[in-house]
This record gives sequence, C-alpha cells and structure tokens, in this order.
Amino acid sequence: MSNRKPIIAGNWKMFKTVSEAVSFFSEIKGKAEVDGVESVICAPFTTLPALVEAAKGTSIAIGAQNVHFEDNGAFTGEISGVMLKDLGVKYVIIGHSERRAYFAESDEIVNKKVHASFKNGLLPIVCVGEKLEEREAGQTKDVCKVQTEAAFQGVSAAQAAEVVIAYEPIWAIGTGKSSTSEDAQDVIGYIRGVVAGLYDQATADAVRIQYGGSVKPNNVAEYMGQTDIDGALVGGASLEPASYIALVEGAK
Ligand SMILES: O=C[C@H](O)COP(=O)(O)O
Repeated sequence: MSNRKPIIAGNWKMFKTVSEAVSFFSEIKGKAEVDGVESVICAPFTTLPALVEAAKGTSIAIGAQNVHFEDNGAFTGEISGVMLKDLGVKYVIIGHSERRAYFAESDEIVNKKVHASFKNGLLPIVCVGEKLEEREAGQTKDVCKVQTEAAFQGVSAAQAAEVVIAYEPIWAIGTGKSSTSEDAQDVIGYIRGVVAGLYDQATADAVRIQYGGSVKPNNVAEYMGQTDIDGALVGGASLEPASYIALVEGAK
C-alpha cells in the first residue's frame, strides 16, 4: 500500500473568463472536497487571483498552466514563478504536450521551468507522453524515459519526491480514445522505475504519477484501481462542475 495521496487536477486550458471561473468554483466548493483526495484546478492566468480568493478556507488548490523560467526580465507576455507565488498559487503544469507542440517547449526548457517552480515554492506537475507514431513504433517507454530524465536533471531527491508527473499519451488527449488502464499502469510503473533509477526507491515511491487523456467520471475509478496510478490530469471533463465533482469523488 502506498502513502501517496490521490490527486485530481483539472486543466482548463484556454477556457473560462473570470466570472465563469468564479461561478464554477462556487458550485464545486464543499463538493469537490473529498477526504483523502487532493483537488486542484489549473486555470488561465487571468482567473487565478479570483480563484485563489474563492479557494480560501477550502481544501481545493489552485494551479497555473505554465510559468517562465526566469523570475523577471524582458520576456513580453510571460508570467514568472515569483508572480504566481505572490498570487498564492500552489501548483504549475509544466511541459504539457500542447506547449511542447505549439510553443516549442523543449526538454531543456521543461527542466528550467521545474527549477524555477521549486525556487519559488511552487509544485510542478510535469507532463510526459508519446505521440501516436511513437507508440506505433514501440517507442512509448523510451520517449517517457528521456522526457522524465530531462525534467528531473539537477533536481534534489527531496524536491523530486514532491513532483507530480502526468503521463499523457498525446493520441489520447481530447480524442475520447483513452489508454486502457492496464496500458497506462504499464507505462506509469515504468516511469516510476525511471525515477527510482535517478534517485532511489523511496523517492520513486513518494512521487505521484497521474494518467491523463480522455479521463471521464465513468473511467476515473478504473485508472485509480491500478497500483501506480495516483490520480488524473483532466481537460475536457474538468470544465463542468458536476463532472469535476464526480471525478474527485471517483478518485476516493
Ligand atoms: O491536461 C489534460 C490533458 O491534456 C487531457 O485532456 P482531456 O481530458 O481533454 O483528454
């Protein structure tokens, strides 16, 4: 039995205005708060101040979806870890496949962002995962190994134990084609082994690893039933209050 606390994180991506975010939160307050499950909303930057305020006195944590690796500077349009910490944000998603694909986020940048997060007291949710053609070529585990090792470069064991990894096969994101729970367990167990190789078994046993990719209220429990799967990073199904509440309840 692991001591890892299950973690459900909603990734809203580029959805919701401030008023929509606040209205969503008022509906999940007290409901998406389940003993033994950590509940996190990763929202657009513009909504974060209002959400952090709304989340006061609740057990729901607020996360960002990106962070720049420098604390400040001439980086037009970027947001730093200093700024996120100042807002009261707890988590930050790093290296989501959409950022890797559309914003040229490399493994090196991902690693710099992981360091920037810890430097500023934020907890990273690091995304790894293979493309369809990589899966078909039998490269899934190799891809995840390379991405995981790069993300953890120079990260201490104490910090590593606090990282959340999200394994998201890219072909499963937003497609309705989820990985089977057995396949997800196979890859996630392998990723845990990669972390053990970098550090030690105790560190690897502490790291929480989520599955992401078309997770819905009706399949979340199946993933949670697998030994190494500690939660889910959820896009589409995190956008409606009832659905998000059901996801958190399903992770018990
Ligand atoms: O970050 C979340 C993932 O990209 C999964 O998105 P999805 O649940 O809409 O497939």
